[in-house]
Amino acid sequence: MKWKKFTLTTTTEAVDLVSSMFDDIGIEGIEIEDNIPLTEKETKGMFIDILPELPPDEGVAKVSFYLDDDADVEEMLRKVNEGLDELELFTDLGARSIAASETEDKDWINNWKQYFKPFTVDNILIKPTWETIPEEHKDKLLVQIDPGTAFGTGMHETTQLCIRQLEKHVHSEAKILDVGTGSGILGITALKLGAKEVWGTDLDENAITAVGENLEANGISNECFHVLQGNIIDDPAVKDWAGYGKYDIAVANILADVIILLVNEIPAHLKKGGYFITSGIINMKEEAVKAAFAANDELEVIEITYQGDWVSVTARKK
Ligand SMILES: C[S@@+](CC[C@H](N)C(=O)[O-])C[C@H]1O[C@@H](n2cnc3c(N)ncnc32)[C@H](O)[C@@H]1O
Repeated sequence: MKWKKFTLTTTTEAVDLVSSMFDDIGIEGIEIEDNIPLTEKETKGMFIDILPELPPDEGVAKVSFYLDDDADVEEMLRKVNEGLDELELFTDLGARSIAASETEDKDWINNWKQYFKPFTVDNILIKPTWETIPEEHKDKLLVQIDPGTAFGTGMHETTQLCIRQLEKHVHSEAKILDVGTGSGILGITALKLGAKEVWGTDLDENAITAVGENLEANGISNECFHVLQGNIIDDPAVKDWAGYGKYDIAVANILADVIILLVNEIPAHLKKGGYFITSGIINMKEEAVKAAFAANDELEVIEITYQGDWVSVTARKK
């Protein structure tokens, strides 16, 4: 499908106002190019899988929007200019120029792909499905991933913390419960490490599609990786689907507040001696998560590991 792309060059300070004006006049799906790095406060506790390196900020920002072939371009540009006239009364819009171009595809959904390159975690090579295997990593255990719009390239510290724990505890025959599976990266890595079966859940419907595609990319049968959209914490159907007392390992890389709730849910699904590998815990929540484990009689914390600002807690069912 052909799209007309319109790019407004303006100032960094005007971006929020311009974006909300675009929204008011019915423009959906804008794209912002602004070289302001997120502050530590803004990113603290947020899962951001890929943060690109940015050139220096010069106070200039671009806001783009797309119109399809059926759109009344003249009318929309009239509304945009009217909106900009109003905004100009109380903010500096800078150059305020609008450049038009034509594109086959509005590809903002895929722009992040340029920052996702093959990398290794110990002896595992994690590679975007569209890249080739680097010569120097031909001997590594290969995991191919396209997260699509789900979470999980493997680049995030928390995913890597979980992968390192999986390396320690996965054995052949292991059954794995992957809560918050996202792209399926942890379950797929476990299967590549020799696990027998994975059962994955996620609230995000995009995860279900992503897992299917990633299984195919890795040549893994979907009989080894079962996946369901839903919440194991409060949905009895999801609990029953996952089954009880059958897992050697449960892994969950989700925000600390969710891990705290999972601490009371997961033991029912683990075998005696089974491991619960967690991450997604920002360091300021470490104590709260440890307290939740300590209050649970069935689990015993056996290891805590760190990467950057993130924490991973591994426990064993007594
Ligand atoms: C940080 S991502 C982890 C994805 C992948 N496992 C990884 O390690 O890269 C967390 C995922 O958990 C999902 N999620 C959040 N709360 C959940 C819950 N209660 N049950 C299942 N999934 C949940 C989110 O939709 C998201 O896909």
